[in-house]
This record gives sequence, structure tokens and C-alpha cells, in this order.
Amino acid sequence: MSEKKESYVELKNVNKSFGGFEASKDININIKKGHLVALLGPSGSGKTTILKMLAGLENADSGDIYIAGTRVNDVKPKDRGIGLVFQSYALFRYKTVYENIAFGLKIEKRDKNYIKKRVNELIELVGLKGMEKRYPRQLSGGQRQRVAFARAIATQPQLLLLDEPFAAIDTKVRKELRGWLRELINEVGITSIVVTHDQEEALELADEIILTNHGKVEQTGTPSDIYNNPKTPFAAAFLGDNSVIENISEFKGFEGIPGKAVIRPEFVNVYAQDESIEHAASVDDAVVSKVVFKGNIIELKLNIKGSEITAYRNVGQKQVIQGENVKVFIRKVFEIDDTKASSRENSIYSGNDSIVI
Ligand SMILES: Nc1ncnc2c1ncn2[C@@H]1O[C@H](COP(=O)(O)OP(=O)(O)OP(=O)(O)O)[C@@H](O)[C@H]1O
Repeated sequence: MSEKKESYVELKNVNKSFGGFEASKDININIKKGHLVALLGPSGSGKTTILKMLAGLENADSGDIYIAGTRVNDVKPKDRGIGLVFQSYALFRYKTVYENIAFGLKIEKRDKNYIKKRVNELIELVGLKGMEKRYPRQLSGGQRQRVAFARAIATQPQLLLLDEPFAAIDTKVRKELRGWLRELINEVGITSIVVTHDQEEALELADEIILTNHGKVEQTGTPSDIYNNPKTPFAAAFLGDNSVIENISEFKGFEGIPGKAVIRPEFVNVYAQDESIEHAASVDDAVVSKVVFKGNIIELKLNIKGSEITAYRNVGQKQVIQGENVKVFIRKVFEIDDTKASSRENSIYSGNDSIVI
């Protein structure tokens, strides 16, 4: 089937329950060869269960799992050609960096020269030259994850599964490692699936995001697709730094829209009283209830028509203070009902640009 050829990893109508609890509900996933895919979702949404079924550490109750065109439901974990990286390093404590990376190759009974060549190649690849003889306790968290990565790909698996690989690492190093991993996966060209609950990580790292919620796949797409065109209320509210507004029809430019809407800070312009306003016909009055300095941005909480929304001002802009009256222009919202989300532009702004003063 041509469909199978296109997708390198495929889950078809996969279900999994633990006791009476449905951890995976009718999961359908297609992943292309060489892609880096993020399974993103809140805690308990079923990401790890999907990963474990792919690895063969859990069995699906029903449905089919294919890797590289082969149905693997009944294939043993060790025969699935999978490399695994977990958050907690899971390195062998009493083995050196060299021995950790060589482990899988020894199990495969590769000859000594090959092992030496391959391990040295990998040590070079992950930037740990000179650290071959160190033990895990003599490495930083980031270095340990580099070893874990090298060990996982040593036997040239066809699929790499990473479960929250950076969760135990502090923010700054985590960002560096993310860029490093992205480049390395490009270089090695291995199809990879990373589980994360961190949207920034998924947006930055992945070719494609699979968003999970309550055991289901909520939406799949490229990071920009998922972020800019959320199709469900959950997707609209999960991504970005959102505020949910109950009474959007009371806002200028959104009159007549029934129900709720999601507003992101980047959709909101905030004007101090003495600043010139670009879209004067579309502004609402608001009061600043909180000002948070975030270094590169100032985050504001605004009270507006009985709701609280989050907005940003640039550090270079005139400071606004708590209690100050401001004007707010909302460029766009995600209109949501019980089943779907859709993007809605401010009607005054989009309908008549000549209103701009
Ligand atoms: N072996 C198990 N026995 C019983 N329940 C389980 C088992 N494994 C997972 N679950 C349940 O299935 C649900 C999904 O778990 P899963 O680990 O897949 O979620 P997750 O999205 O990866 O969450 P997290 O981000 O917290 O790791 C959870 O409610 C969890 O408690």
C-alpha cells in the first residue's frame, strides 16, 4: 500500500487500557522517515503509553503498530530496532563513558575493532572526546544525556524514542541540548519521537507535533500549524500563554460572537493613555492589575470587562504600573465552542483599515 510506504511509523486504531482506565483511545499516527516528532500533552494524557507500545514495553489491546513497514505487535522489544533515551539517564553507574556506549555493540557480539571505531566515532559526534574514561558521576547532567544519546544510537537503530530526555536538566543547559539534539538528529538522519510536556521544547525541536489529551490524539501538524491554527478548544488553550474569555461578544470588533474565546498575549496591543493608538475604533478600556518583569519582556495582567487577560509590553516601551488605566486593542482571538476552535480577526480592524488613526 502506498500509504504504508510514506509512513515509517504507523499506529492504526490502537487502544490500551490499564484496568478500566483507557490510557490510549483509538490512536492513529503516521510518522515519516527521518522526521523528528514530538508527542506533546499534559501529564497523564497518554504520551508515554504510546512510546512504550512502540518500544514493546507495553502491548496494545487492539490495533496495529508498524515500524518500517513491518507489523511489530508481536515482535520482542529487543528485535524492534529501537534506541531509547530516558529522562533519568539510566546509564550504567559502574561503567565508563566508553563502556556505556559500547554496551549494545558488545551484546551484538561485534568484533573489537569495529566496537572501538564506532564508539570513538560516537564520542566525537556527541562532543565528549577526552571523557572516555569518566564514570557517569563525573559528568554533568547534559554530558550524561549526550552519553545516553550515543549509547542509544550505537547499534544504528531504525527508530529513536526519547522520553522527556531533558526533564532533569536545568533550563539553560536544556535549551542548548535541544539545539544540539536537533542538529545531531539531522546529521544522523534517524526517525525520532520525543515525549515532552514542554510546549516550547516541542515547538522548537520537532518537525511535527502530535498533541495528546485524555488518551486521544487531539491534533497533529507542524509546530507553526498547531500553534497558529488550533482546531480544538484544548489545542487553542494548551499552546501559548492563554487567557480564556467567557464574554468575547462584549469586546470591540468581536460583537455578535457567541460563547468563549482564547486570547494570546501576542494578539494584544496595550496603550498607555498618552500613547497614540493605531486602531482607535477597536479599543477597549482596561486596568493593569499586575506587572511582571520577565527580563526580555514585561508581562501584564489586565482587567477588562470582568475578565483577566495577559499581555506583553516591550522593555523599551514606557512603563505602565499597577492600577493604571490603559487602552487595549485585540487583533485576533480563537473563537471556541464545545468541539472546535477557529481563528477570528477583529472585525473593525480587518473590515476597514482606513479606521486606523
Ligand atoms: N502500568 C500502568 N498501570 C496503570 N495505569 C497506568 C499505567 N501506565 C500508565 N497508566 C495511566 O495511564 C495514563 C497515561 O499515562 P502516561 O504515562 O502515558 O501519560 P503521560 O502523558 O506520559 O504523562 P506524564 O507526562 O506524566 O509522564 C495515566 O493516567 C497513568 O496513570
